[in-house]
Amino acid sequence: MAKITTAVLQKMKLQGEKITMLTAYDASFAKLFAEQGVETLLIGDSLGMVLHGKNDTLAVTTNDIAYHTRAVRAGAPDAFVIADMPFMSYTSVEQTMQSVVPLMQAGANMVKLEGGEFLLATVKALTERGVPVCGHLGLTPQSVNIFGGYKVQGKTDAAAAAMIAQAKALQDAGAQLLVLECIPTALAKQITDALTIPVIGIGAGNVTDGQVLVMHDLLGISSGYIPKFSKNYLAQTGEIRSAISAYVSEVKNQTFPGNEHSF
Ligand SMILES: Nc1nc(=O)c2c([nH]1)NC[C@@H]1CN(c3ccc(C(=O)N[C@@H](CCC(=O)O)C(=O)O)cc3)CN21
Ligand SMILES: CC(C)C(=O)C(=O)O
Ligand SMILES: [Mg+2]
Repeated sequence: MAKITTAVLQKMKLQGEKITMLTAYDASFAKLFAEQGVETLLIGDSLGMVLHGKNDTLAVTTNDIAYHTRAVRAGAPDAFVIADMPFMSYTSVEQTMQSVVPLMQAGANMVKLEGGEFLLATVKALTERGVPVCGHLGLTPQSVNIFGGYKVQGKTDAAAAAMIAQAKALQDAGAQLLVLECIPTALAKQITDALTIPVIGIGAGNVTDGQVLVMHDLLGISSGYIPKFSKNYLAQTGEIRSAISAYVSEVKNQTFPGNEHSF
C-alpha cells in the first residue's frame, strides 16, 4: 500500500474510492490492520470504554492516548495515524498547543477534536503550527452528559443547518478531515457533498467518503451496549484477518453500512 497522506485521502475522495479507518490501541492489531489495507488508524478515546470498561470517554488522559499512539506507531511504521484529543485537553489555544506535543511526538500524523464553532481559532492555530486536524461533529461522546446519552444528533432542521455550517467553518479553519458520528444519512450526504475535505462516517450511512468503526465492535468483543451502526465481522468470517479484510471490502464496495446500520 502506498504511503497514506492527507493528499492521498483527498484524492480518494475526488475519485470516489472509500477510505477505511479503524480504531487501534496496540502494535499487534495496528500491524494486522495495516496489512489488511486499512488506510487510517485512530487511537480513539473510546479506549476508556473498550480497554478500561468505563461508561464514557471522559476519564481518558493525554498521556493515555500518547501511550497507545506509541504502541500503534511501533506496530505500523507507515500507517496514517490519528490521535484523539481527550476531554478538556483543548479548552484554549494555549492548552491545545501543550496537549498535542506528546501526541505528535508519539507518532501521530493528525489529531482529532470534538466540536464546531468554539474550536475554529484552535483548528487554525494548530494547522498554522504544523499539526493536521480532524474535526468530529454529530454525536461527540465527550458531550454525553449534555446529550443525556449516546443519541442520534442533527435530527431537526435547525440542528442540521447548524452542523452543515460548522462543518464548512472547520474546513475553512484548516481541518483536513472530518468525522461525522451518529447522524441521519441524508444530513451526512449534504455535508459530504458540501465539503472538499474527506468525511469519515460512523453511524452516518454509506454516503460519506469513508467509514470508521471501533475495533472491538467489529470483532464482537465489546462489553455493554453495542451501537446499532456497528457490525460483527468476526462472526461471519471466524478469523481476525478475514474479518478485517471483509470490513475493508464492504466499505470499498459500499455494502457496509447498510440501512440496518444507518439512521
Ligand atoms: N464500543 C464502542 N463503540 C463505539 O462506537 C463507541 C464507543 N465504544 N465509545 C465511544 C463512542 C460512544 N459511541 C456510541 C455508543 C452508543 C451509541 C448508541 O447506543 N446509539 C443508539 C442510538 C440511539 C438513538 O436512536 O438515538 C443506537 O441504537 O445505536 C452510539 C454511539 C460511539 N463510540
Ligand atoms: C468512534 C471514533 C470516531 C472515536 O472517536 C473513538 O473511537 O474514540
Ligand atoms: Mg473519540
